[in-house]
Amino acid sequence: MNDKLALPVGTTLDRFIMRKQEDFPYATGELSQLLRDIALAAKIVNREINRAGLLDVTGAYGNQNVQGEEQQKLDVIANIRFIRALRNGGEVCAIISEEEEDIIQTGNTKGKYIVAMDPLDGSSNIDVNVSIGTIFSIYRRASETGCDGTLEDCLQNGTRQIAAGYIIYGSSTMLVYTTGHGVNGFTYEPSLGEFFLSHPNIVTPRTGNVYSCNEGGINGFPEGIKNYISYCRDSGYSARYIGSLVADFHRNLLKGGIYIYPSTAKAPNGKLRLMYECNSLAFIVEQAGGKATTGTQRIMEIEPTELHQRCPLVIGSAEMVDKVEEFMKAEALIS
Ligand SMILES: O=P(O)(O)OC[C@H]1O[C@](O)(COP(=O)(O)O)[C@@H](O)[C@@H]1O
Ligand SMILES: [Mg+2]
Ligand SMILES: [Mg+2]
Repeated sequence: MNDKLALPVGTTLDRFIMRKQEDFPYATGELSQLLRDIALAAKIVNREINRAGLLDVTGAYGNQNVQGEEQQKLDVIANIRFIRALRNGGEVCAIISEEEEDIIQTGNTKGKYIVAMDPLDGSSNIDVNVSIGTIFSIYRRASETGCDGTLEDCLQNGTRQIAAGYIIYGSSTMLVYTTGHGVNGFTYEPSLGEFFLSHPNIVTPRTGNVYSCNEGGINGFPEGIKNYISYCRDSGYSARYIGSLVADFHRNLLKGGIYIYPSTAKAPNGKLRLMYECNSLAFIVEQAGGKATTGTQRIMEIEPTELHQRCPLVIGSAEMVDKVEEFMKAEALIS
């Protein structure tokens, strides 16, 4: 292994990013700066979340977002913090956010990057002190002429991500990201104000015995998914569902397992958003050796047509995702 990659635990995120930069001498450092901007916003949001019960930042904001979902105060705060950090950083020309209907123009027309983000994931868990997160994807600007915020610039499929990551605000706060060369995780040390490399080169187990799915909606699931869930039960697998995608995903990434949010009777295209939930985690899981599909199609190959498009998500250990696809194919043959 390249010596530079064998970094000791104790390496700060900044140092890690810098060393990676040294491996690409012709890179300009703009992506590195962008990752640092995200880490800065994460620290600020982490501080707000940690004091959530003490400050007036819990509860509903009194508004609905573009998805028709009730915004929580922390959804709004996280959205503002991340947008501000990305705008001030100067590397990003446009932002797609779950909390904003349209593309956000940062004013940095020369910025090379586009960020798609879910500023706060799992917001129904904020007020009950359960893990929540932030999810992001980074794309290179598509047009050569400078960003004018066109959909063409922003609607790129997941294979064109150049980096993706998430922050989990949990029993500790972690930032996990990939730039397409494996996955690394950093744990936040609040008294030092630094993220430290704690989970170098994350590889997800090939299989597992945990399935994460909101089974309350099972009557409206496709037959193939219903049959897979029966298979999980018959096999004695454990069911674990937090209701924060980031937290459910993170556990399965480290321990092995599968997360399923299929199409349902209520949500025929599934609930999760392609551009800033599914693609980001799909890139990470693939880089860690796992898989992400809709049950029939690789997530990262879906051509987006809308900023806030939804899709079914089956993600996790490769052998478990393969098994779901077998059940979906069997269903297709019958019907
Ligand atoms: O309550 P449900 O239908 O199981 O939905 C839970 C899912 O919805 C989400 O909360 C959607 O994310 P937001 O909180 O960002 O809207 C996921 O994090 C989670 O996995
Ligand atoms: Mg979300
Ligand atoms: Mg959200």
